[in-house]
Amino acid sequence: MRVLVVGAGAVGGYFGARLAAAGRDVAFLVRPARAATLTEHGLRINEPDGSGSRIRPTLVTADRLQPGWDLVLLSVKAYALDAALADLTPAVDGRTAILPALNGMRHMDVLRETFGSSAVLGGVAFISAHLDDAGVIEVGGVLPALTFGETDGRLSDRITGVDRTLRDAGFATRLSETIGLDMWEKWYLLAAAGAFNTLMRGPIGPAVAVPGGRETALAILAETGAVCTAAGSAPRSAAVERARAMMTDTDSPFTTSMYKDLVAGHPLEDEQIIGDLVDRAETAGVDVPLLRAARAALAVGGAGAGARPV
Ligand SMILES: NC(=O)C1=CN([C@@H]2O[C@H](COP(=O)(O)OP(=O)(O)OC[C@H]3O[C@@H](n4cnc5c(N)ncnc54)[C@H](OP(=O)(O)O)[C@@H]3O)[C@@H](O)[C@H]2O)C=CC1
Ligand SMILES: CC(C)(CO)C(=O)C(=O)O
Repeated sequence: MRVLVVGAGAVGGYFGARLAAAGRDVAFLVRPARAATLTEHGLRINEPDGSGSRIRPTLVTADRLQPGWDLVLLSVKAYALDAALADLTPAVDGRTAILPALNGMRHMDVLRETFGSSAVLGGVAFISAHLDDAGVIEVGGVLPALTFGETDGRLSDRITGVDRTLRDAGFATRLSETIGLDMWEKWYLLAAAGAFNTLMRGPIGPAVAVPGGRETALAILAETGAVCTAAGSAPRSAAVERARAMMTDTDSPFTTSMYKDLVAGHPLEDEQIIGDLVDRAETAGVDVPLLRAARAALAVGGAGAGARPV
């Protein structure tokens, strides 16, 4: 299976490098600046235990992109999606399946409109990673994993082929028959954690420990859960229990990638991760005052204003 990773950043770079190192046929669609860094230094990953790895990736730029890909792992930020899809379009033909790793749900509509429903798989990436100033992927303490599936849950030949290609490559994988709900469940937790980080200006643990902190965490989680439920994707009890445990862990150093971007002064995916959920809440008549406040704080606090480093 020929795999094209679109976006050799934290997520695409990590999973793509693992696949390439495991012998899969992988190329990365990159823009010129990233291409220059990767050509000079290779694709470098630093693991949480202090170990590191480097591969020499196969790179392609948009001007040289040809069709003939079986699987696209789409791993750009939401604000880069439209431009990335314009670059990608010439490479997509009837055999191409697109597996998105983006957070939230809005990109699914954009992908279906651009490539047609049948080209689009569902996907969830679990990893805590970012690019450092030198372009090295710094991986944090979340066990890297990809969950994927046909959006209608079928165990098609295509998705079992994707499963064979992705599994046993140095990260966990799960072929899901409920990928839509898996995506909503991740959004349920991620939006709550991101909103909580934002309103409390820091990681979960210290924020939960202050008076009113635990109640605030659970109230935000109740809001994200209510929006998911109104959308017909109520989180299952295991997801609710996991989310409640994570959002009330007084020892947790956890911050979401969106909050890390806020602190670093990077562009944000706030509208994809929080804003879209607030819009859906308003359409469904669900009151989400804490999510609305987080959305407003993110709009004011772009470029890291007011956020303290963690
Ligand atoms: N980081 C994390 O821990 C997690 C992130 N996610 C989600 O995964 C998605 C990707 O996040 P992440 O990997 O952190 O983001 P990064 O910013 O680290 O990586 C995105 C990469 O996309 C590249 N890119 C943007 N536009 C194009 C284009 N037109 N062609 C080729 N490459 C392009 C950027 O390269 P350049 O700008 O240099 O050209 C950049 O290297 C997000 O939606 C995020 O929410 C999901 C799980 C965990
Ligand atoms: C919650 C987490 C770390 C899971 O992968 C994530 O997706 C993010 O922070 O963007």
